Amino acid sequence: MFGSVDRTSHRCATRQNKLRQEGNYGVQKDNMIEVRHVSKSFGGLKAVNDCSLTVAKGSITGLIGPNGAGKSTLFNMVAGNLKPTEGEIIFDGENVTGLKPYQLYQKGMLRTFQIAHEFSHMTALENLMVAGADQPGESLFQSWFNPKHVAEFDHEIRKMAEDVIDFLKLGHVRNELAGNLSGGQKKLLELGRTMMTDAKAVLLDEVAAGVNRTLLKDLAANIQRMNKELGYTFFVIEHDMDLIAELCDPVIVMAQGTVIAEGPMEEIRANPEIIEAYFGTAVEAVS
Ligand SMILES: Nc1ncnc2c1ncn2[C@@H]1O[C@H](COP(=O)(O)OP(=O)(O)OP(=O)(O)O)[C@@H](O)[C@H]1O
Repeated sequence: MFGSVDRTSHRCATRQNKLRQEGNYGVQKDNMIEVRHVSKSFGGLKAVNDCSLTVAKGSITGLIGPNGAGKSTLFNMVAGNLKPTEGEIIFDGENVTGLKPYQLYQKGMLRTFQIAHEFSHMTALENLMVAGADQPGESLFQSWFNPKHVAEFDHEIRKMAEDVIDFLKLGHVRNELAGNLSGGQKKLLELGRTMMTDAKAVLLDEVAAGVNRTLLKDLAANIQRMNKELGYTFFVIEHDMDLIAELCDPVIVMAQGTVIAEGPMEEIRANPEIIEAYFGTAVEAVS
């Protein structure tokens, strides 16, 4: 009956070990996400057209492209917000085409949003604790029948939230109401919420939007640390090219609903065809 608490304890311990673990998982050969010949039509318009791409395990993969290229539509299909008209989406070796966001969440795929979704009337620490308690399969209702288990649960979740706060260097705003945090701090908190769950892959949707340059550096550094030290895979849709250049390898370029290039950002920036896809005319490549 109280297996939920045991699972929580185990999960907390696993995450805490991960948080303390040193070392770099690096990019592995196998794929976390595979998009296979995916298309999406809205009436007569094919927003995504026979698109295939992969996100390697342990990578921070960027997705860029001109306005209307189909990036958001593709992202929404990977995240389960839209169902593909054709094609398949594979997550960690499993066909997840058409699954809903909460089903993908249960499998370890999380999405952060352009606009942070914090509980403004709760403190930063409490926001993290709620994310940790809100686990699929965890039954707080069951654990309420046993005060000892409630105390254990609360203790473990609080410890984990404290670790995440420390990892993100948000200790100075630990007890601040989340509604009072700056845009960048809210984004950091949102990253922290993903760390309170057993995420394998995090989809970052325009994480730089509304964040000042100083906090953007912190945000980028934390994404890199989550990737290198904790082994998270990131799939990033972003308009800030400097952030993409700093974080992502490889970078995938979409235009007119499909992938037109993939590689390190230096190569992408120097490719005249890509510049043409962005600006509509052939211009000299920049180094
Ligand atoms: N729900 C929808 N209904 C109809 N058309 C849509 C819908 N969503 C997207 N589109 C169209 O699909 C095409 C691709 O849009 P999408 O938003 O995926 O591009 P994007 O690359 O994310 O662009 P941006 O960088 O401007 O956000 C566009 O022509 C857009 O108008």
